[in-house]
Formats: sequence, structure tokens, C-alpha cells
Amino acid sequence: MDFNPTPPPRETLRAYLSKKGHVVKNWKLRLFVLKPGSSYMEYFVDETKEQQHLPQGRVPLYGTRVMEYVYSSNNNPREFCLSVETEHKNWIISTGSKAQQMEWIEAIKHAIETSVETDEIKIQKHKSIEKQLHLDGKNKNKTPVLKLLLLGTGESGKSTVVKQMKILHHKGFSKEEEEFYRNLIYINLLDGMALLIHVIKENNIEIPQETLSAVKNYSSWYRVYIEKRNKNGIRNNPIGSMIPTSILNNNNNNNNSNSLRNNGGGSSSSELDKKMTHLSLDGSTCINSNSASSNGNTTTTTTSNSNSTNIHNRSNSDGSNNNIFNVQDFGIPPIITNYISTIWSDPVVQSEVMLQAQKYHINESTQYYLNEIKRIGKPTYQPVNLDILKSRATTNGVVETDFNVNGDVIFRIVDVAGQRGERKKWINFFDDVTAIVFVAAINEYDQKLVEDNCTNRLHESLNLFDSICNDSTFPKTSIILFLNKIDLFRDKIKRTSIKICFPDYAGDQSYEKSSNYIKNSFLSKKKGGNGVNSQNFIYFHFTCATDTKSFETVFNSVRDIIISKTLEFYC
Ligand SMILES: Nc1nc2c(ncn2[C@@H]2O[C@H](COP(=O)(O)OP(=O)(O)OP(=O)(O)O)[C@@H](O)[C@H]2O)c(=O)[nH]1
Ligand SMILES: [Mg+2]
Repeated sequence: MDFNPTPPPRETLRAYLSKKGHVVKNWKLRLFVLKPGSSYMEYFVDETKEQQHLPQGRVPLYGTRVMEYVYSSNNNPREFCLSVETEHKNWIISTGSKAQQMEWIEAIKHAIETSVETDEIKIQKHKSIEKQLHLDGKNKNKTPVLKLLLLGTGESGKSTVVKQMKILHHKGFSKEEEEFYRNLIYINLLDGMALLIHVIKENNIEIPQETLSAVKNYSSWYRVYIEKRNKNGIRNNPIGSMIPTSILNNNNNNNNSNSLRNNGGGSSSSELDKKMTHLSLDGSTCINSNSASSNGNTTTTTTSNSNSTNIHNRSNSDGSNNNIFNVQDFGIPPIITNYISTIWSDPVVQSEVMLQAQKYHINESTQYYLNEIKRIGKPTYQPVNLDILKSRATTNGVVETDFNVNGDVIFRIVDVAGQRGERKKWINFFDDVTAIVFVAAINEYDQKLVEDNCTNRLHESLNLFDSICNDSTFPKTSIILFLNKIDLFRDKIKRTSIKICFPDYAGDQSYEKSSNYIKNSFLSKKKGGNGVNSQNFIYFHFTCATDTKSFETVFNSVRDIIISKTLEFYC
């Protein structure tokens, strides 16, 4: 006789389990209840809600699948998960143990087999299909947004890349932005000249009488100008985050004479301001009176000049002469333009002083602006794109800008501040990154870091690149390396070998060999090599971020790579 025992009736299964949120993606503890014969599994906030039968949600069981699920996340991995999937939605639930996971999977499977399609389920299914169709239609018309994160050490050229994008994809700069940059260019130029004067003084550099006279007059004017500039701050700033705060800060006690720009690249006038005190503030103080120069010779930069043209002291800084210090509204005064021209046309300044100034972290664009002093010094001066690209202000915080590229795709470019102290903030912008553009200034191989005035800048950049390209947060993110400032590199390599930075370098001093060595030094940082099939293959380009034509070519190639690697996701 066949004995066919009926399985024992299943009991209601109840337990607090964690459920992954659908909207806010965190884990929520819920009381799950699975009753035998029910077509739903319900979950409640707590027992009280269960007693009142007010479920927080219901998981339909008809036509549903249940399976084990592995939830791995860098920050918060979960064990013993299961996933319940309908055609249009799935629930991820984390249990407390392997046994509990199996128990719930078995019970749900059984409930699925015995469930029936109720009218409520039919209506719900219909609604979710409609919702999905609606969403699909919306997404079809939506331009995909690709997030590009610009990373790199301070002054490497990240913000310059954003400016190029504005020129190429935003039809250039607005009137407001042009106005901001006009003023920034004045500041860069005037501070650059002040720094050169400081270098002359500190290094006892011999200059002819005519230059000396211009130096003294410029210094006495600059002193008052700075005072007024600090008092007024910078008006009409269209790009708040780019205000060079170092310029506004008057309490800088940095005594390191080689570290004038406390904020790494922005002009630091407060330091210069102090230095300028002994540079003929009252017209009677002289520079290096009979002091010995570094080579032991007596300099000829001596002159106590009681008749000295103290034409720009405070007493005439008010009233009708006030405009002479109001550069923002009236431009650089013609007489100051003349002093600058005189000083800059001195070959000693262009060679020896300029060379020494690198140790003082002089802004690389100073030379360009000084060469253009006649044009920039005109009262009607309006900056051209190249002037704007050359301007320098340290980025503060983070600037996100959307660029609609040919109507196909939006590139959301995130520009961050590159200095050491700022990098801990970067992590907040690592979510949903499509690609990282790492900008490294390869001309920095003989320069020291602004932050500590001792670390080699290129070493710092290599170390930073190492940590970025091997960061597990970006396992599938494309990385594009911009080996930037090749124009300055090409120039410098004629004078200085990269051996100063890479003692093992055995090649010659040619541009090709030296730049190739630096490129390989970067690529070799990637652990496991940079094979074409690796998920975050590093693409590289040699760039000059201030050259719009060449940048356009580079960007088009970057755009194609990113789009081809990403867009299949949207299709
Ligand atoms: N000659 C030359 N100058 C460049 C190049 N790229 C950038 N610069 C200049 O370098 C300076 C610094 O560039 P930024 O774009 O401000 O540097 P950044 O990386 O944004 O710096 P932080 O905001 O401090 O992190 C600016 O004066 C630029 O004009 C380049 O390829 N060639
Ligand atoms: Mg910047």
C-alpha cells in the first residue's frame, strides 16, 4: 500500500531582515512576513504596524524568481543576501545567516509555486509596464551625461582645460567673464613684475641706472596700489571659486623668501607687499646700497635718491589722482606701463632675473603678459582668448560645468583644486565618474612644490597618478593622461636635462627621448601593466592646454574614446 504523507502545513515565516532601498539606496531593517497560501510577501516597519496591518510594502509572488544574491560593495559588503525579482522590479534582502538565507529562499520558492495571479497583481503589472514605457520614451530623448573628473597637482593646467572647453563648446566667454579675466590679467601682470623686482633685490642682481629708476617708481606705486586693492577686494567676480584668495589675504606670515605665492600659483600680493616696503616706498630708500652681489662684485644698483620721483605716494592717491591706483576700472596707468616696459626691456631682467624667479614660483604666464605690455597697458584693453587662457588663479573648491558636445552628449567637467590640502575633498566627486583626465605638467621636472618648497613637482605628480590609477574606486573608469605644458618643456629641455629629476635617465637631452621617458614613467605606475584589454586602460596625450587648435584635436580624440566606451550603455 502506497503511503503518501501530506507535507506538514507551512507556518508563517516572520523575521527582521534588511532591505536595500529602491529610491534611497541604503539598508533598512524591516519585519518580513510570509504567510502560507498568500500571493504576497509583506514587510512592515515594526510589530505595531504589523498588528494594524499597515505594510510598508508588498512583494508580489506570482511569476517571480528568487535566488541567492552576492552584494559586494567597497564600503559596505553584505552577506547572505537573496534577490526577489519580478519582470519590472527586484528586491534585495539581506538575512542574518546562511541558514536563514536558505530558509527564506525555500519558503519564497514554495509560495511562488502556489501563488495565483490576482486582479491586484494584474493591475500592478499593467501599471509598471506603462511606467517603464514612459521612462524609456523619456530616456530616449534625454542627452546622456558623461562625467569627466579633472585631476592633477596644483598649477598643472586643469582649469585651462575647462577654459578651452568654453572656447570650443560654449562660444567663448561671456562679457562678465571677460571683465573678470581682464582684471585677473592686470593682477597677474602687476604681481609678476613686483615679484621680478623682489628677485632683483634678494639676489643682488646688478641692473643699470635707468632700470633701477623705473624699479623704484614702480615699487612706490605698487605699494599704494596693493593697499587699495586689498581694501577693495575683487569686484564683479563671475567665477566665485576662482578668486585668488591669496591676493586678498593680508596676514600671511610666511617668511620663506622663495615661497611668495602661498596659495600655489595665484599671485600672492600680501607677501610681495611686505617685501616692497623696503623698495623705495617713500622714494628715499634705495635698493642694495653698495651691497655686494653674490659673485663678490659691488653692484651698481646703489642710489639714495632724495630727489627720487616719489610720484605715487599716499598723499596724491586721493582726489583727482585716485584713478592711477584704480586699475580695475581705468586700466594700468600709462606711466606705470612705461616703467614696466623699461624694466622688462632690460636684458638682465629677461634672462638672469627671470631664471631666478622660477625658484620663487613665478607664474609661467608672466613672461607672456610682459611681452604684451603695450597692448595690455592700453586703456581700452580687452583680453583675447589667449590672454584668458594664460591667466592664473588657484581654483578654490570644485567647479562643475556642463558642455553639450555637438548635441549628442553632455560632458560634465568637474574641475578641482590640485594642491595637497585640497585633495581630501576629491573623494566626494568620485561617484558616477565616466572618465578621469589626469593633467601633469611635464615641464615641472626641475621645480619644487609650492606647498613645501622641497618636493620635486614631477615626483609629486607621479605619486598622485600612482594612487589614482590604482584606486579600486575606479576599476572600470577610463583614465586619460594629459602630459601638459609641452611648449614650456620643449624650451626647458634645451637648458636642463631631466636627469635632475630622474638620475637613472641615460638618454640624450632631446625632446623626443626625454618626453617619452616621462610618459613611460607615468604609465609604469599602473599595477598589472597597461594592456589594451585592461578595464581602465590609460590613454595619453602630449598637450599644450593654452593652444586652442591642438587642444581641439586632442579633445576630439578623447571624446571619441569616451563615447565609444560608454554609449553602448545607453543604446
Ligand atoms: N605655457 C603653457 N601654460 C599653461 C599650459 N597649461 C596651463 N598653463 C598655464 O599654467 C597656469 C596654471 O594653470 P591652471 O589651469 O590654473 O592650473 P590648475 O591645474 O587648474 O591649478 P589649481 O587650480 O591650482 O589646481 C596658468 O597660468 C595657465 O595659463 C600649457 O600647456 N602651456
Ligand atoms: Mg584650477
